[in-house]
Amino acid sequence: MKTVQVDVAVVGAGTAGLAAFYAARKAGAGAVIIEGGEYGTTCARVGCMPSKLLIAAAEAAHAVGRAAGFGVHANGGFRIDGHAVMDRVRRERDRFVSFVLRDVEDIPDAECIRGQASFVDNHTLVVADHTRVTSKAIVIATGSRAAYPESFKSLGDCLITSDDVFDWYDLPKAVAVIGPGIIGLELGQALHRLGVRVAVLGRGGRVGPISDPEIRAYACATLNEEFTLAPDAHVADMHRYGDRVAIRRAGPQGAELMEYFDYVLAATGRTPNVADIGLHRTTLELDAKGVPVFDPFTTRTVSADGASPIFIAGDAGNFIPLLHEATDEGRIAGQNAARLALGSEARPGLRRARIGVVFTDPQIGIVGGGLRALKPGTFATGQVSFEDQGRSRILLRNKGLLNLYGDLASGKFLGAEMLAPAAEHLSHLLAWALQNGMTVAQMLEMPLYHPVIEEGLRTGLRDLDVKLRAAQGEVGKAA
Ligand SMILES: Cc1cc2nc3c(=O)[nH]c(=O)nc-3n(C[C@H](O)[C@H](O)[C@H](O)COP(=O)(O)OP(=O)(O)OC[C@H]3O[C@@H](n4cnc5c(N)ncnc54)[C@H](O)[C@@H]3O)c2cc1C
Ligand SMILES: NC(=O)c1ccc[n+]([C@@H]2O[C@H](COP(=O)([O-])OP(=O)(O)OC[C@H]3O[C@@H](n4cnc5c(N)ncnc54)[C@H](O)[C@@H]3O)[C@@H](O)[C@H]2O)c1
Repeated sequence: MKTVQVDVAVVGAGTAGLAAFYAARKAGAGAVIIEGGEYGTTCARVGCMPSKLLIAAAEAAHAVGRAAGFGVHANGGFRIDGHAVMDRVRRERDRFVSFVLRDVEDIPDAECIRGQASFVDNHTLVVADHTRVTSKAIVIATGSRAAYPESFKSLGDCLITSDDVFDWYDLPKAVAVIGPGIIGLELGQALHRLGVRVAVLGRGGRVGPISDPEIRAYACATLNEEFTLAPDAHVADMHRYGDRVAIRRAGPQGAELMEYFDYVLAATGRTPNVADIGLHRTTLELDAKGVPVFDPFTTRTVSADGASPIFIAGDAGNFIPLLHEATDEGRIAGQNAARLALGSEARPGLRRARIGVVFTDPQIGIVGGGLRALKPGTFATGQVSFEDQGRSRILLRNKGLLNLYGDLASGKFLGAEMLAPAAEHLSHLLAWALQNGMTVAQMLEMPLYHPVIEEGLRTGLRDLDVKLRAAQGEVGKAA
């Protein structure tokens, strides 16, 4: 077996791992990066990029349908060419992947090790039985994979995950999406708009990452106007029926529904890739799901002796499994692993205000962790509906509801949840205000052009401002 001694070893060459590797090298450490699967990253191969390519095609199809509302008619009708749709998705996906591959090719061979890595102890990894790596510090950046109940496996090749969708050569006729989370909503609506018969079925009532019950109810009703979205579907049975899948579930007024689909797309969540990397041979403290406990500011894990040389970044840490967070965590982990290896101490890195966007239409936006991150009784809620918002009506996109939260004591903006037109842009404005610690009154001093969707924010902020002032007045009177 080959042996390698290095300052920093990074396990996983995804977004977080590459960021960690480059940061460690930049900080002056000798580093290696170990990859057990394909280069190219989850984001580019099967995640953010191909999913948004599919959604872009769906939006184009939807725009044609919506044009009639403006008196613009596609007289010859229109046709969705599934082959062409998937061809563009794969072609553009491959282009994004090629950029990552080009970067990886620039890394000297001696710094890249291919194979699955597994811990031998806190400082040692074995890679696919051919290389033993001893390292002063290690970064775990092994990502995550789709997770679904064991019973789904009886569906055989009718069971797919999001990974499979982007390799299709044509669009199927009917897909049941199990799990109305972020992936289920994005892919479910996109496939529906591309002419696939879709049912998005959940359990327990969750809709994407929304925790505010008002926004959740509004989102569910709005999306359900367009395609079947049953967040608490009570699926009684799901079994293989020839080359299709039969699903029996509760229908309206106590009736039972039996539907047949070409595929079941399991979108029931993702699990960090940490179960089979030999963590039991380290002294790391693990949480209930078997994921190393770590400090999100330093990304350093916690070990029995309090001096762990192991950092964790990206989906592997299961903290905020989003692309921009994987990049930040990777960079922090790489810098700190290098510091430790070169004899200094780990330092807290920059963690930004939280933002999440789901690319449905209307989009879902969550800022600052949303309602679930707030302590009851400490905040007021301002609201705006986009149904009568000027620019949204002009564009025939006047569907949306936004709740904004402000701190009763300080008047500071705390976060928001929304289903709204252009939520990706509204969420960014709000996240920047949040990170800057702005009060609601200060946000209202910011400029707004006319007529824009962002004017809706002002309406919601004014509502919040009135409520905060009223609450502060009450406090003043009591004093
Ligand atoms: C369908 C879909 C859509 C998404 N859309 C968005 C979006 O729009 N916006 C957003 O912010 N996020 C999105 N995400 C989430 C985002 O893609 C992830 O948060 C991000 O890619 C995680 O990066 P990572 O570096 O942690 O993992 P990865 O990129 O998966 O990298 C992990 C790497 O580790 C390797 N590895 C695993 N185990 C080992 C081992 N033992 N030894 C060696 N190598 C190993 C793997 O092969 C892999 O290459 C989406 C995800 C999916 C699935
Ligand atoms: N736009 C984006 O930023 C984006 C897009 C896609 C994915 N992602 C990332 O990928 C992660 C994983 O997404 P996801 O949608 O797989 O997970 P998720 O946790 O968002 O959703 C899983 C859903 O499946 C439901 N569910 C679980 N078991 C079920 C069962 N047996 N039957 C029916 N429903 C069931 C859950 O209640 C939940 O609604 C996200 O958390 C996010 O970090 C982000």
